[in-house]
Amino acid sequence: MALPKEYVTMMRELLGEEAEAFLASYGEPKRTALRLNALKDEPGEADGAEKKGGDEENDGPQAGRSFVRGRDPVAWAEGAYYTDETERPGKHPYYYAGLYYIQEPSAMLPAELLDPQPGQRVLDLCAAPGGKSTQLAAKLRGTGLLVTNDLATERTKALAKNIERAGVRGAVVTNESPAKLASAFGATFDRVLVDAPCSGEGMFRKDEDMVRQWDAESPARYAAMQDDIMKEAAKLVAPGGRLVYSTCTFSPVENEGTIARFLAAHPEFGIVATRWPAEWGFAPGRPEWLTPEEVSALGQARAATLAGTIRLWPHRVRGEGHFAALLQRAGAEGAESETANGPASARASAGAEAPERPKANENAAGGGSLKSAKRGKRNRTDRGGAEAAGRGSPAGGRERTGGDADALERYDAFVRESLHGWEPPGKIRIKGDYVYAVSELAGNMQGLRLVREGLLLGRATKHRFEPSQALAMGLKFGQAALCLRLRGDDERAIRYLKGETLQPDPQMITGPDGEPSRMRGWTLVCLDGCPLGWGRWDGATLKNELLPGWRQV
Ligand SMILES: C[S@@+](CC[C@H](N)C(=O)[O-])C[C@H]1O[C@@H](n2cnc3c(N)ncnc32)[C@H](O)[C@@H]1O
Repeated sequence: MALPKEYVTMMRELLGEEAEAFLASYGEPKRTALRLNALKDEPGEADGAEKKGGDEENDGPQAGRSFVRGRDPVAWAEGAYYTDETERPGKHPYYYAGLYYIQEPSAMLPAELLDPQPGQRVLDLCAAPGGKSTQLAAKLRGTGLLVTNDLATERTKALAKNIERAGVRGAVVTNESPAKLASAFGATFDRVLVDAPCSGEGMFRKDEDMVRQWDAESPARYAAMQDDIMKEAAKLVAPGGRLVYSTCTFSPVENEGTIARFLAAHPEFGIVATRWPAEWGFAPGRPEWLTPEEVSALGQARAATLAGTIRLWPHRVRGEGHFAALLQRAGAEGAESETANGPASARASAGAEAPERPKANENAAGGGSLKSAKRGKRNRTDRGGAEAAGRGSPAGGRERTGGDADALERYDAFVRESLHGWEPPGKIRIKGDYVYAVSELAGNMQGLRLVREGLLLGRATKHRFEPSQALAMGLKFGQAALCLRLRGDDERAIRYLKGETLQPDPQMITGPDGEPSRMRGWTLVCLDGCPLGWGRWDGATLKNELLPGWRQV
């Protein structure tokens, strides 16, 4: 691979003897991986009925696990496995079912480091296309609040789609500047991720366009952008809350430089040093790469704490390379007063040490105390209630902003007729024709550019309610009154994904108990217990309701 001359010179100067091994890694195949979606790993309502059928190997939640059997796990990420570079997991129907997300292995580190706990308020500030957001959402397990944002409007479409495909039920997707989010939400997030736009030197092996786009000024240009983003990110972290900064680049004017400038301007933050098993091949950040100006602004002792950040080098780990820093804001976790946007709560991360406390004369206050786990009890959204309550319950707060007054009725009728034991993840909000479930934890989001203010449930047209793909993907097997159950390599899954009408044996259309049903209407098409989308069953034919944008092309 032809690398820019200035880049090679810079890396030789930085790495010295190690540079040859680093540069040789560009001749190696790129590393690819996928991460199982833990949201699909929760048993569905009719799981027991499935098991009675005797085909345990392929039962819904088991499907992903059998798909990854025999693959090498990615050591630092939960449920992640290496794939073969020649494989095309993006073509498999399981991908469309949201059973896994295809993600570069080292890019899985930042969300692991941020380690959000169920019930917490989490913000992913530079999120598109959503790899790390889907990982964070899985860790929240359908509780708390995830706000996922990107400044690039076009990229938020892919972000919303990936969130919906993963079956995330209550995320807010915004298309805003960090400054606007900071003034709307204030310091209310327990966890904030800044996966910053960067010069992308760790992407060279994966995408040659990144090599072409790089020039000697790229690192400094992106470093300035990162300084601006981090300044706003600081305003969004609750006292005692945590902030992860990450990039997929190697230059020290970004990475250590960005963190040093941030810490110098934000004495209320400190680095949380982390320990990892030596065999993972992680390397510490390099305080010695800071400029004299950066060191003098920060102070020697605090500059030294940069060794607590993490560098993933492609010649040392099975990944393309990354930088990550875990920071903590001073203050007791979860102790802040309730704000317009709700309280925050937090818990200390396993495997992490308390942030380095600078000395008094270092002009810095270091990180907060790490209280032992409260596990975010205050914020937890309890969804247990209606789960066992039979037919879908249209309960929950509701609010209509314009639109047809009958929209709510049509939505309620749909829930009664077509869902089973399902409860919306938040209060129902109708906007024009569209019906959403909006998390109570989101607070007032007026004035923000909202791509999704919550789970898009569907559209109430003049005559009926049309359930959304997002709703389909967020359901568990057994939560639809009617289901077409496909299994394993049934070629009808692909035909459905291509938009074809199906004519399954009526015995395959089942109710929530897994038994054949004689009902007609909206039918959830499931592959190994995981939803693919909607169809409409008339007793003989299943009309395909998968929207063109969700089909396999
Ligand atoms: C490294 S990518 C994010 C990748 C993403 N976290 C993932 O895991 O899929 C950086 C993102 O930052 C976005 N971005 C650039 N400037 C931004 C800003 N000022 N505020 C928020 N997002 C920004 C870009 O549009 C880009 O999508």
